[in-house]
Amino acid sequence: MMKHRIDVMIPEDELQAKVAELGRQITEHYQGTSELVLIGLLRGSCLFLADLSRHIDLPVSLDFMTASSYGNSTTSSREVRVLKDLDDEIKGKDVLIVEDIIDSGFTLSKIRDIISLREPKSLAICTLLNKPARREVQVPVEWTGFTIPDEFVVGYGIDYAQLYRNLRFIGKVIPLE
Ligand SMILES: O=P(O)(O)OC[C@H]1O[C@H](OP(=O)(O)OP(=O)(O)O)[C@H](O)[C@@H]1O
Ligand SMILES: Nc1nc2[nH]cnc2c(=O)[nH]1
Ligand SMILES: [Mg+2]
Repeated sequence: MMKHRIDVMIPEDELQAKVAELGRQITEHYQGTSELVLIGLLRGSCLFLADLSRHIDLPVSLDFMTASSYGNSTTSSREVRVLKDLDDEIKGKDVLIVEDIIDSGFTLSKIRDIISLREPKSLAICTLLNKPARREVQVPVEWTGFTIPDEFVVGYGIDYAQLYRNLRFIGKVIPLE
């Protein structure tokens, strides 16, 4: 790991206010649903999903998928591997994919396609962070927490070499020397 420090980009209170707001919007949008399936992409989305789900006032179920493309690098391998699939069927259900960050778009476009083929009743994406400057593949996104500049971020589920996921804020990695 290179020498670096972490600077705060989005403080905890701003993050929590936004998560609550997203929860309110999602609750309103899916009024009347019999079940909203939240799909968390492991590992990055786990903290966001845990907080967001508690701001959604609907019948919610949780399922998880693992798709890794970065490994321990700071650039995408572009090859998205599905390491763990969903446990349950989603056919005919309202499905919301919950993601921590969209960068190149490779991860979400691949996962969206895989899930879409299973014929959910509806399919939407909620991402906490969006880095549009780095997009290589377009993906439709229904809810975005924050649009951020092209910085390598960590915290609140997002790692650098598997560390920093437990930070309560979003930080940026500043290389030293
Ligand atoms: O838009 P992209 O360029 O594909 O990048 C975004 C993805 O990269 C990170 O996951 P990563 O593969 O590092 O695994 P992780 O969720 O376990 O940290 C992040 O959590 C997103 O899932
Ligand atoms: N840690 C980290 N992982 C990413 N994966 C895609 N973009 C990022 C980022 O900015 N930070
Ligand atoms: Mg991820």
